[in-house]
Amino acid sequence: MSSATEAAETKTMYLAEILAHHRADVAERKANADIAALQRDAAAHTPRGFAKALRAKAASEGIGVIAELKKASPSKGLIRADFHPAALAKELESAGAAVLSVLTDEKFFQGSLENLRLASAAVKIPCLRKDFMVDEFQVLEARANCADAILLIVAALTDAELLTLREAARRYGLDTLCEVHDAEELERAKALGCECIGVNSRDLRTFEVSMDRMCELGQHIPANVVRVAESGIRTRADVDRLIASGYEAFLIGESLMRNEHPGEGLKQLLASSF
Ligand SMILES: O=C(O)c1ccccc1NCC(=O)[C@H](O)[C@H](O)COP(=O)(O)O
Repeated sequence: MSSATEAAETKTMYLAEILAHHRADVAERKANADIAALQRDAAAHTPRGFAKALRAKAASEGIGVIAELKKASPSKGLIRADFHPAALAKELESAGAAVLSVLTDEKFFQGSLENLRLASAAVKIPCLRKDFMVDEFQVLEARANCADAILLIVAALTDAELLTLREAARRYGLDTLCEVHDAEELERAKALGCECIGVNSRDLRTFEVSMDRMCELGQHIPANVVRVAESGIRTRADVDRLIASGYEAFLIGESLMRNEHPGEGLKQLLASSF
């Protein structure tokens, strides 16, 4: 076997490895959880309409940015050492983010539910719990830690699991961002009735990023959902190309987090190139 093939196969194992970890981790947290306390915390947070805020910003300003608080990733390792969730959240809100995405995966992204709570409490704009959702229990956790929306990754879930999680999100008053990577996954997402559909240019099985693929798929997302382009977006030229392909919202993590002043980076992206 060539070393290139070996490298590809190693990366292909990542999504399966991440999911196996989450299934075991969630089962353990759930077995030890104080459900009544989580339900009390969940009741104390009033969800802030993630899709509505994103759509409104896109309608009024042409683009809606989901600014992601991302300390590290499996593909890039440590991205930002100087990572203070509340300060970053405030800076990105002031710079014009429509909503925030906060990674809560601890093992692979160095995120946490505490980061979500801190970021959400610091801002008025809605926050997405960005994680590998595999169990309804995580939806309760999300709301209890002040999330306004959750991510559902089609590649990670069966149709029955997707439906169960989407129903749980509705019960808890949370919006859903349904993430796809190819035409078949997009058809499955359309059937689900989520408020937002995101095309991830990053193949979670191989980590390859393809802007061309994202542009092609964008034209097939119905306009009655918020159309989100995800991953690998760095410049205003990237954003303009994606707008021409039908997108109105943009999930941006690494390029903002690598900027010493993420708010300045976001302002530059939001400034029209015309
Ligand atoms: O970012 C990764 O390496 C990664 C690996 C495996 C699964 C998911 C991964 N990323 C999650 C995301 O979807 C991105 O954080 C998000 O779209 C922002 O992307 P970017 O602007 O490229 O940081």
